[in-house]
Amino acid sequence: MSDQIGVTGLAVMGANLARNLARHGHQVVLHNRSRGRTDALVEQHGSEGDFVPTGSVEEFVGALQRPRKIIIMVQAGPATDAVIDEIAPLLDEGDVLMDGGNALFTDTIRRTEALTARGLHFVGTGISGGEEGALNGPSIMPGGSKEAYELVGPLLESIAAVVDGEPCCTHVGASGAGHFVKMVHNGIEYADMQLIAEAYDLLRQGLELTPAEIGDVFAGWNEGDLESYLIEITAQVLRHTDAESGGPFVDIVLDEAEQKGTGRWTVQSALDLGVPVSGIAEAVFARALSGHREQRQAAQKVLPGPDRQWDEQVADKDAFIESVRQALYASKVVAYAQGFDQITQGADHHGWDIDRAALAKIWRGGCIIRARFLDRISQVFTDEPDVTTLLTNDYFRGAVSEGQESWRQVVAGAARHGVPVPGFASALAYYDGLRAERLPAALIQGLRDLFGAHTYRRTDREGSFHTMWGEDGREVQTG
Ligand SMILES: NC(=O)C1=CN([C@@H]2O[C@H](COP(=O)(O)OP(=O)(O)OC[C@H]3O[C@@H](n4cnc5c(N)ncnc54)[C@H](OP(=O)(O)O)[C@@H]3O)[C@@H](O)[C@H]2O)C=CC1
Ligand SMILES: O=C(CO)[C@H](O)[C@H](O)COP(=O)(O)O
Repeated sequence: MSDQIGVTGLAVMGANLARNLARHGHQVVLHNRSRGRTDALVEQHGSEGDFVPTGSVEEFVGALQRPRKIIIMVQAGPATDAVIDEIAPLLDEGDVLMDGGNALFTDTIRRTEALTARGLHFVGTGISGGEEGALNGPSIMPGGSKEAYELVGPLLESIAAVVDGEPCCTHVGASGAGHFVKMVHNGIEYADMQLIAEAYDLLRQGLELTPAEIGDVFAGWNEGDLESYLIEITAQVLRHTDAESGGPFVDIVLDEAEQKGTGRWTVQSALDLGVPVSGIAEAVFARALSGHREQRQAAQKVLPGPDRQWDEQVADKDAFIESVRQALYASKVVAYAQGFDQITQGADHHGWDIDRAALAKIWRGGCIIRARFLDRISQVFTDEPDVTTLLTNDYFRGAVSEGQESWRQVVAGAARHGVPVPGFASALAYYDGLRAERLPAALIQGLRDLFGAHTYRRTDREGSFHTMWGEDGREVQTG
């Protein structure tokens, strides 16, 4: 069924989304702050469908039939507010404004409240897939009211990626839910890439393979449990040669990873919710460390590392590659488990009814973290809706415990040889922390009580207690 939609913001994502919409038979009214992008789009791709180029915001809004459906694809933050402030006064009750940018979910909650009060629908929509996904089918995560989704859902579903006949688009939940899950998606994306980078580093340092050879290893891994878009493109990047130097592309790129902010937001939100997303946090910090060039240069000159050659651990090359693969898979399972944990806790905190099985399904296609094992994750949430962590599910428990020995050897080997693997190591520490019968947190409680009379609970009876540390060591019940 063809529909009509307005797209404002025609940079990489907006232009490709507009083309995707037009290719699916929808009439697309175009607008961009500076007219050049609108004209360029029509000039280069006008034949792909029914485009209506406009200049001013008034012309843009005026070209749309009511209830108007508009998607904003501009920079997150003040730019999005500026666009909303310009467009909203021109809209009528019942019109739908969507924000497909990477907005901070709390901004989306604020905007939803303000626009709902004016009788407008606001749909904060996570969209993943980058340039290619926007054009050929992204994963779409709309949040907002059910009523709004009824108006725009079919249109969004028509342009989403399709897996097993199902569109990678689902109504995630009310208000900021769509942008919340997109944020966590990006956090998982950070963790996944960090783990991939650590695996590459270990294969390079341990086995002295060339980037292209490691690219071949990744291509092989992409045929098994690890099959995913990120593993696939890792092979592509590692096999790529720099035209100018003739050397491996990866060796010519400055080793400072940048970030736009969604990974950091994920960790900030996790801190507020009290959810240990250590894999995502380590990935954000690893990018930060990579960017501290002056500190790194100073440290390189004076900090000694272990004086040790990779020896027996890499004597059997194939066995070492398999160990790294298992460590990567186990750590990846942990990262996804932590991300879904954050979604569970976030939904609970904000009162969103997020269907995690449906979410895992729409991440199977179109998005950056699309991966074979999201099918299994979806199945877990269908079969065990009350599961407390993915790690206790039979399949994932089996997968992680099967690779446990290799995982430990890889982390220990990296530590012995001075290769930084914060992702692998923190995932393993999380796994061991979860399964530990008793944690040293009891000692922390004791210390807190001694220096700050913060009290503690006992294992043998209810209540809170304080020990009179500065007096006779007597224990008193405080609650
Ligand atoms: N790039 C990617 O892979 C992905 C991006 N996203 C998100 O999608 C959104 C669009 O991304 P992308 O296409 O990369 O474009 P950019 O984030 O680079 O934003 C550029 C667009 O924003 C417009 N813009 C900037 N400031 C204003 C303003 N104050 N008022 C009006 N328009 C303004 C620009 O207009 P002008 O041409 O006039 O400068 C241009 O159309 C962002 O929120 C991004 O985070 C989401 C998923 C993937
Ligand atoms: O949203 C995305 C994909 O889903 C973007 O690719 C993401 O913004 C990249 O983030 P960063 O620049 O922080 O690495």
